[in-house]
Amino acid sequence: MIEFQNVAKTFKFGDREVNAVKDVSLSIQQGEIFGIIGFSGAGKSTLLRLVNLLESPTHGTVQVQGVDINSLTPKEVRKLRRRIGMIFQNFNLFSSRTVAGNVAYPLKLAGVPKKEINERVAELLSFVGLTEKANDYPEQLSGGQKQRVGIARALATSPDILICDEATSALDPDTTGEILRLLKKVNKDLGITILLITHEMNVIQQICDRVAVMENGAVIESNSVFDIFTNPQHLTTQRFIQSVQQDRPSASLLEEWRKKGGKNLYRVIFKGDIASDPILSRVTRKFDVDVNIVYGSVREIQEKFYGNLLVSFEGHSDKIPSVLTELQDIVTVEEVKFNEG
Ligand SMILES: Nc1ncnc2c1ncn2[C@@H]1O[C@H](COP(=O)(O)OP(=O)(O)OP(=O)(O)O)[C@@H](O)[C@H]1O
Repeated sequence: MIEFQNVAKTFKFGDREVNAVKDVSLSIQQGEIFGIIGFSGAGKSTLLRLVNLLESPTHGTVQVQGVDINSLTPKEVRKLRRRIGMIFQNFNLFSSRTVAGNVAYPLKLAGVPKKEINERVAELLSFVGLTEKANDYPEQLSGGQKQRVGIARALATSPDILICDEATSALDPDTTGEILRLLKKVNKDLGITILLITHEMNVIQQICDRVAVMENGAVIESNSVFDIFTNPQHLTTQRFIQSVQQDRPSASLLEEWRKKGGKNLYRVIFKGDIASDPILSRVTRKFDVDVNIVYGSVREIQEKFYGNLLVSFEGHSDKIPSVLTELQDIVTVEEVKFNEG
């Protein structure tokens, strides 16, 4: 649906150059929610702006449904932009227009007859849950309501793609959750492909199917959200995951545990269906070994379980290797060194 092929974007000013996007190749499938995450300055906004032609690539191609968008005529560009809705961190609403007026705006631009506009606006406001606010002005709305207006306006021309530029970054956690649920509804009920950029891993975890991690203009890792969470390869990806996943104890807590004579500490990682099986108790009972859960979490990612537990085993020292061998056939088991946590 959206295909970046060896895309690079360099900004030149005077004798300075900034390589904002470097050799990015990504393929976003129809109907998915694809997230791009990275720290400030990673190149996310620039990559997004290449999709609706607010920027053009220095190298490479960007295709939307098989068409190289940089080969389009101005008329075709206008048509393409109607197929790509966009929402923003600061909402970008017209303060002088009512809620209904904001949502009607792209339809007016497209020359849609007034009666049709009114029907469509009513339908969109109902979809985003703002029917009662039709005649209010943006300044009368909360941040979450403003973003709902932004979403209704972006959907006005029935786009195939919705681009979200840090759409929840200005919102509190509860309102972020509401907006993310609405975006999920846009994707599921209307079949709209969503491409979003964020610096918040909880956004990726809550709604994305796949994710690309950007750093210094390049994509350093890209995978399904479940695989990224359960098997991150790059240090930056691991940092993002740790920002939402408190499954590692502090070094001081581990040290405390060691001082009290704690030993035989292992990290046990469960994925998918396995997380609901009583594997630990089954295997330890078989070898008459006790298991002590020291720390950990079990969470849901993309409707699958992912458990990450720190455990110690207590029992006859001859039996513990058998427990580990049997567990390793089913789940991932790693010995924990005391300085890593
Ligand atoms: N129009 C421009 N002219 C010059 N440099 C630019 C321009 N737009 C972006 N850059 C530079 O390109 C790099 C990537 O910026 P970009 O905004 O794409 O990153 P980002 O990941 O979206 O960061 P943020 O989350 O802070 O917006 C930065 O070094 C930025 O200063």
